[in-house]
Amino acid sequence: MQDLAQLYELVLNRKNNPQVGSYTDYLFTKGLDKILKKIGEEATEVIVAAKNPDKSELQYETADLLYHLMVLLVEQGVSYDDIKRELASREGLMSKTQERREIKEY
Ligand SMILES: N=c1c2ncn([C@@H]3O[C@H](COP(=O)(O)OP(=O)(O)OP(=O)(O)O)[C@@H](O)[C@H]3O)c2ncn1[C@@H]1O[C@H](COP(=O)(O)O)[C@@H](O)[C@H]1O
Repeated sequence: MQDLAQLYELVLNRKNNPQVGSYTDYLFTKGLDKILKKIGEEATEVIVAAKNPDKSELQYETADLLYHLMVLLVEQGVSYDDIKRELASREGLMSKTQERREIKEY
């Protein structure tokens, strides 16, 4: 089983302990522009896959995009906990937005 937190840790470990033949190391060696290019490509592939009735393609491309996002976060020094905190901070905010939307609709 590999959840996003585990994937982030694995990518961080590759950054700190480079391994020959590792694709993750290849991306870190190439640098930020390459990582950003991959994210652009993978995001586009998610969009195309979402138009396909076969959901397995969307699953595959989403996993590719999430992996490359983890590489970007590590490269930029943003921790997985930072993202969790950001998501958690929105919980109350989102319910207030929802309330406002519901009030407007009536
Ligand atoms: N989740 C992934 C993952 N998802 C996608 N990819 C790689 O992302 C690449 C995307 O394919 P593309 O055809 O777009 O890219 P490419 O032609 O191979 O290469 P470039 O376009 O970047 O030059 C493939 O080479 C995939 O292997 C991943 N590579 C690694 N991981 C995870 O990272 C772990 C460590 O991998 P290594 O760093 O390779 O040891 C693995 O065990 C996995 O858990």
